[in-house]
Amino acid sequence: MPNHELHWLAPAKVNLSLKILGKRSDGFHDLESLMVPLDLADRLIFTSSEHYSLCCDTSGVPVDETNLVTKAVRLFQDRSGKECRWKVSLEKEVPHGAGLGGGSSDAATALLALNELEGSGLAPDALAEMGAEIGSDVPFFIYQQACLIGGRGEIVTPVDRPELSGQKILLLKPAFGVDTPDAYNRWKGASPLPGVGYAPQQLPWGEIVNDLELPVFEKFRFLAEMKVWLLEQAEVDAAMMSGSGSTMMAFLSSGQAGSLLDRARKCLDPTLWSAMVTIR
Ligand SMILES: C[C@@](CO)(OP(=O)(O)O)[C@H](O)COP(=O)(O)OP(=O)(O)OC[C@H]1O[C@@H](n2ccc(N)nc2=O)[C@H](O)[C@@H]1O
Ligand SMILES: Nc1ncnc2c1ncn2[C@@H]1O[C@H](COP(=O)(O)OP(=O)(O)O)[C@@H](O)[C@H]1O
Repeated sequence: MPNHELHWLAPAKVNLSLKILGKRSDGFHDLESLMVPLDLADRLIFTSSEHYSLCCDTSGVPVDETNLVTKAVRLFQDRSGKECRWKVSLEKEVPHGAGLGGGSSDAATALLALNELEGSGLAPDALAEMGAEIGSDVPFFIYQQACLIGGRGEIVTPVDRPELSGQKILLLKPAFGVDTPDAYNRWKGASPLPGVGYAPQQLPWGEIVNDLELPVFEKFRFLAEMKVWLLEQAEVDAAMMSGSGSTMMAFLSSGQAGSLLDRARKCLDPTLWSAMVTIR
């Protein structure tokens, strides 16, 4: 029998709003967030094999038991009692430590793929519940559509927001990443930096706001400078960090980046990673 490759896409996300309601006794924070999937995606390639293995040649992404794909496979095997005989090749397009949920999406996609490939017939809610054991952001990626998020991330309500899909966002990310636990840990005592706007911004389709900008900008002043600089540019309607960063989103009046990226690399950082993405 020919050894077919089965391809699955694991989309990135942005948080269009992220409000922190408070710290919980288990150390997590209760959230209210609007999350949307993007057309930027990692690829997971499944090939049948004697036993499970993972390969990925992106530096900084582990291929041991700490990889979120492997965590998903182990959990699925454990719950279904089925041995997963698949070789998984992970092709990363989504930068990590970026606030774009790449690792979480890879894990959710592994669960979706195994559910189908092993014929387990689990409903999305059951897969999302499993995903929450891997990480707070994983349940959202089971649904892969605009969702309101509650709790620490495990309460996911798909919402009908057709005006969001097709919106373009310019993503800009410096070479450094941000540690998510550290961002949450420093949220409570964080102070605003002078001259930086943290208030909600209005766009034609709604409001954007991110409470994690406060602790993250305090530690990474460069991200605050990036936001201020972006908001000074004529073609930028709004700018905000996604999740715990370090990706900054620029919402453009024309939907076209034009020379903005060249100017950003010249004025801010020549090594900026960037992508023009579309909300799915
Ligand atoms: C900030 C967000 C916004 O969507 O995404 P990223 O920016 O990381 O992509 C998420 O809340 C990140 O979710 P995720 O990265 O899955 O977090 P987890 O692995 O579950 O938790 C890592 C750590 O972050 C903190 N944490 C996470 C979620 C939450 N609601 N409250 C928290 O306090 C906890 O310290 C936890 O130990
Ligand atoms: N499949 C994966 N893809 C990316 N990073 C992973 C993966 N599995 C584990 N990691 C680890 O998780 C960290 C955070 O990655 P990721 O989930 O993409 O970031 P973010 O918190 O910005 O959404 C990485 O730095 C890496 O060490």
